Amino acid sequence: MNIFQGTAFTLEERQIMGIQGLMPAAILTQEEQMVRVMTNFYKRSNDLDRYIYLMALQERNERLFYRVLCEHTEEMMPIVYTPTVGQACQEYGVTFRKPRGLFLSINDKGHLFEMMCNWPEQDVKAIVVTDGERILGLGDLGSYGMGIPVGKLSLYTALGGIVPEQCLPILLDVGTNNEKLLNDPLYIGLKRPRVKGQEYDDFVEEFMTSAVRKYGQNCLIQFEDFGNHNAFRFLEKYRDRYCTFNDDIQGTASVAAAGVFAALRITGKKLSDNVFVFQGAGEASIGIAQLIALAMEEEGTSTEEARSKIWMVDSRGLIVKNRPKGGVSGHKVDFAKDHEPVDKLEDVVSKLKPTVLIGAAAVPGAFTTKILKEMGEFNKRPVIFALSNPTSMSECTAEQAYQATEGRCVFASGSPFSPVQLNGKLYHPGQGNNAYIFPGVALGIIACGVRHVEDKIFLHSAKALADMVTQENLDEGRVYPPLNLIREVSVQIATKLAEDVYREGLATTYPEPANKEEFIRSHIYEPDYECFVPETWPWPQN
Ligand SMILES: O=C([O-])CC(=O)C(=O)O
Ligand SMILES: [Mg+2]
Repeated sequence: MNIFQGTAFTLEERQIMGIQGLMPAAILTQEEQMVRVMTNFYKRSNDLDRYIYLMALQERNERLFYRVLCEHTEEMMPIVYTPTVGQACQEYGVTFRKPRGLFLSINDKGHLFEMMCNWPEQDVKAIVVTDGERILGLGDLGSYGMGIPVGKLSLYTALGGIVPEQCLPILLDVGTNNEKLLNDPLYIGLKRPRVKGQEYDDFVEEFMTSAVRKYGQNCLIQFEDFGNHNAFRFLEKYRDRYCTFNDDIQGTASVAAAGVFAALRITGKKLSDNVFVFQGAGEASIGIAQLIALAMEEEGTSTEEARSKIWMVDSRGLIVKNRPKGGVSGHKVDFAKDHEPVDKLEDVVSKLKPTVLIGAAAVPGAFTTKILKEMGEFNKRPVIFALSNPTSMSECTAEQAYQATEGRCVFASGSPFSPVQLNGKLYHPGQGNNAYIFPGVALGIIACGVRHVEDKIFLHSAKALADMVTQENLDEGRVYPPLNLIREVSVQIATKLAEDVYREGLATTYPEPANKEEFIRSHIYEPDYECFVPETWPWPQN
């Protein structure tokens, strides 16, 4: 636990702790300290330096760090999280100061439980784990990927109100296939090719059993930025045995579905009246497609019909049955169509005339001007989501999308874009990032003691998020609530989750709270300083 409060320690606290004189005489409030932080923050000339500055603050004075994140969320999120965290991971060898989180390597096989016992906190309620194989849309960053669990968990606290000591970032180091890192003298991980097959699976299995042995069956384990092939396998393998979910599949699905639900209020269409085209058929696309299909089914559409509205394009072209180029396996099969092969996204869009176009394959520029213009020709209000992260991987920029559609598109992206001015009107692109979902879902799960994270949770969270979008937001082109409300979004998602899980007998925290929202709010961590002076201080004189 980090208790350093610096110049905010009162005189009594300084005396009691024997630290008087170890700091200057002035006694500052947390608000005054925040002025210093913000001044330093603005002085930095680039975002990576701002990231390094904030990480040092987190290390030095955790409560002040979270106060800053809570009060300046919109400004801080792109630094401690996407997109800057991506750059920080790419340059982790240089940004690295003091290790944060737990590093478990394949060489430690057989000792993972003992190593978890080295972690100083005992009451861990949430783990975010990665093996660094697919960090955002940046690919294999090996151990440098640790920035992601650290960043995600700082949002657990800042946005979801989870107590920092209850959060544990974990990096599973099984090597890397990134040549650049293998030749990088500053690389912090194992310099060996990735371990695969049975040995890798056994290692992950040992990690899961050790985590639960140490922290209990209720410990929430969020899988993050694993390679496609492993992400789906582990989700299937562990979802019924552990309290676990995959953020890139389920969290992203939820936030994208919420954006679609809100967009329907603008386009005036029913969900099942849409034609969806996905650029990509990886974790995010499959997750979104499955959740949208589930939402259609809940509205009475058959599974077959729901899937017929959803088309996918991967690196080998449109996903059709018996594709000459092959590669239709796993969940892609569910969305494969009886249709002639089409190689290019541009041709797919021309032929299918989608109402909703979603990109999540980290192919920058995949939404060409021609595609965007056609979306504008086919639809009064085309829905265009460029979800790949970080910004450099986005399928198009917000400006390109608004320009090509004369401002008519409903646009959202995974990484933030600034508002766009076009013909005298200001357009607010949405940030369709799972950060709207995972902190609230985690808060609800931890507070209610949920043991299994069902898909329905993500569908209902999507609806709760979409419900928070006001008519005024929609008029501005927003399909998500403004980021400065994101903490409240988490409370609403967690409250909805609490109502559902108690009704369905999935909660294990008893007695059942009568007022779910109050119950959720009572769990929220506040970064105010603690008082270290016992009530009896100063001691009575006689
Ligand atoms: O981290 C983010 O910004 C969203 C996410 O999970 C990813 O892109 O992998
Ligand atoms: Mg991710």
